[in-house]
Amino acid sequence: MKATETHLKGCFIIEPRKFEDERGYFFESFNEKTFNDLTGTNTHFVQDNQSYSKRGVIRGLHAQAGSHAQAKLVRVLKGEVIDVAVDARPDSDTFGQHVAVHLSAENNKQLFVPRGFLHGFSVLSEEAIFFYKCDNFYNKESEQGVLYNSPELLIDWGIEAEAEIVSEKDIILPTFNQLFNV
Ligand SMILES: Cc1cn([C@H]2C[C@H](O)[C@@H](COP(=O)(O)OP(=O)(O)O[C@H]3O[C@@H](C)C(=O)[C@@H](O)[C@H]3O)O2)c(=O)[nH]c1=O
Repeated sequence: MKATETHLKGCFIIEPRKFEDERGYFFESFNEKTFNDLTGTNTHFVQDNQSYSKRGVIRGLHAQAGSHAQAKLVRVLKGEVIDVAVDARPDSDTFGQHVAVHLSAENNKQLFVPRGFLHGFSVLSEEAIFFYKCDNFYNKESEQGVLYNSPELLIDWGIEAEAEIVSEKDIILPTFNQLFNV
């Protein structure tokens, strides 16, 4: 397994070591010890989530506030997405900056999104099955969100405006600057 820190401190791209033979392939999709050694964290995941989405779907940008904050390790089981993590830690040098990573069932890349980040993804393939581990439980009352196309974030979701599919809940979220009083 390889862990490469992005320009956002604590946010890593994870690439599992894949073994291929005549039967097919094998890889460890998660190993707590290796993960914590490589990232220098003490992460313990407690909830796994899976979602299915059609082409053009954009989910996000989401987080949970306060003591319910979640770190997430995200990957794609089918299809391809652009996965986005936005640094929403007010005391961070890179507050308001984001990383956008192409994750697919072919490249097997994962993104580790630390606590204090907003997270979202857009679906580039006909269908996508998205899977992620969380280090804190879902708490409806602590849900926080930012409009995916907040102008100040300058995120390229790779989807034409007419083809975007966004939930009723996500389309009315405040912009990043509105939420953080920037
Ligand atoms: C996230 C979540 C949702 N739900 C329920 C609430 C709701 O009725 C239904 C669908 O929820 P949502 O519309 O919020 O699902 P979705 O838009 O897929 O939300 C997810 O988006 C991505 C980008 C993330 O980063 C996740 O943390 C999560 O916020 O599932 C749970 O029961 N447990 C959970 O952990």
